[in-house]
Amino acid sequence: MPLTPLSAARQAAFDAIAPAAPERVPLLDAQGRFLAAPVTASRSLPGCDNSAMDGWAVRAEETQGATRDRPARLRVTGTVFAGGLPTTSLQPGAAARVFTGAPLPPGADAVVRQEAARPTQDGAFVDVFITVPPGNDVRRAGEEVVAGTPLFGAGLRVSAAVLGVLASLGATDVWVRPAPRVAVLATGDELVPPGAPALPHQVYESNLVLVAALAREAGADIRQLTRARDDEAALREALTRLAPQVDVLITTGGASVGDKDLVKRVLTALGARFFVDGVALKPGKPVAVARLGDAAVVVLPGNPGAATVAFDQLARPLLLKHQGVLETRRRVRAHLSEARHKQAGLTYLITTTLEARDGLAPRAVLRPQGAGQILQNVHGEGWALLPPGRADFAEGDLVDVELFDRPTFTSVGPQA
Ligand SMILES: Nc1nc2c(c(=O)[nH]1)N[C@H]1C(S)=C(S)[C@@H](COP(=O)(O)OP(=O)(O)OC[C@H]3O[C@@H](n4cnc5c(N)ncnc54)[C@H](O)[C@@H]3O)O[C@H]1N2
Ligand code: MOO
Repeated sequence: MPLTPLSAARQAAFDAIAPAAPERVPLLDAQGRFLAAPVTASRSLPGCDNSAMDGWAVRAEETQGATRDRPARLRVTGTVFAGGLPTTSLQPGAAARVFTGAPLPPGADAVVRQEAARPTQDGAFVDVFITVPPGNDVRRAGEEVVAGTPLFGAGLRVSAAVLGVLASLGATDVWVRPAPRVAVLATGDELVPPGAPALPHQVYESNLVLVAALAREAGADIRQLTRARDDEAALREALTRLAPQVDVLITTGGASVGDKDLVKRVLTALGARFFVDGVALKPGKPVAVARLGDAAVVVLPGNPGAATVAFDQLARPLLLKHQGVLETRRRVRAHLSEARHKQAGLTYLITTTLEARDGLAPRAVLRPQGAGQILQNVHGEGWALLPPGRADFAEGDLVDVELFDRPTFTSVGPQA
């Protein structure tokens, strides 16, 4: 099968799964998930004019000219606490004791903080020491949100900030898409489980943790982490057992052309339908996307660096599609920190950090990178994209850098 160009492979992976049906869940269970329906403000915030300070509700004009030496003396006619209701409106010449969050009595249009006033000893009057303008220390009804305003679109990732707003509107639950159920299967005879002793020629199995963590960053609910030997019967058993339990099954290793690279062969024998098999991408070339029964299957190469890139470019969009969103990463143009030679037919993704420069495009500082290496990703800020159709890049050449942080998500599929 010829290698699929990266953009076509991404589209094919995206098409290999449909958004899951929305579900309504309690607010805290929605954290990190994606809204499956738009949210409109069901009430105004604040719901009524209220005091921003502990102090005195007044008519602003009656404080005109007030100073510490020449205070404005007002008659005290009531107290309002947060959550209480004023029993009377404020008459001319009067002030009401108010606390932070208390509704303003009708007739009052400003608040004087208690530090700027002093009640008389009998409490019948209060002396105001400052001149305040109308609206002083008042939070206006609807100043943050007016009831009926569209607030959030479908596809927004539910953060702590989003949850706070939903709770402040009185919501207890919200429409989101379920987290995809994911199993990860690491294959390879040479792998030693972490915790056991390993000789220098042996390799600790690290892809289960790596891929499970990457999948969780993409919203997955990890159900199974399993290892299997490079053996047809063992692979057949693991694949047929895991696939029916999950929405997405991710394998690592055994994806290439070696004598023991059996994963694709076994999947084919089990009747899997392939959407992608081999991508013009480095690292990550052997990656494949298939369906086995109702599960999407992503076959990642065993090299951890290659698995990271292949996951990022194909498994991540697929997991996000299940959650009803398409991710768009920000891109910047940057000057390469060093020359690179590459295979002309492939897209190279190189972990990079960015150095800002006054008045110039930033410098993309390329990290040393091999398909088996992953240390470079710890501080990586994005991928320098070296596009196909070209083999040589010089120091200083301008390339696109796909940034990891602050992506945007747009809703795909029917909403709740
Ligand atoms: N003749 C060719 N050889 C290879 C080709 C090719 O086109 N022709 N492709 C190469 C590419 S590209 C990659 S990437 C690797 C990936 O191959 P596999 O997916 O079959 O991976 P393995 O052979 O099983 O392992 C590769 C490497 O990664 C280590 N590994 C595997 N699993 C884990 C794990 N769970 N934790 C940590 N490390 C793991 C493994 O020990 C090997 O060192 O194939 C090239 N070969
Ligand atoms: O392209 Mo492989 O995935 O790098 O070594």
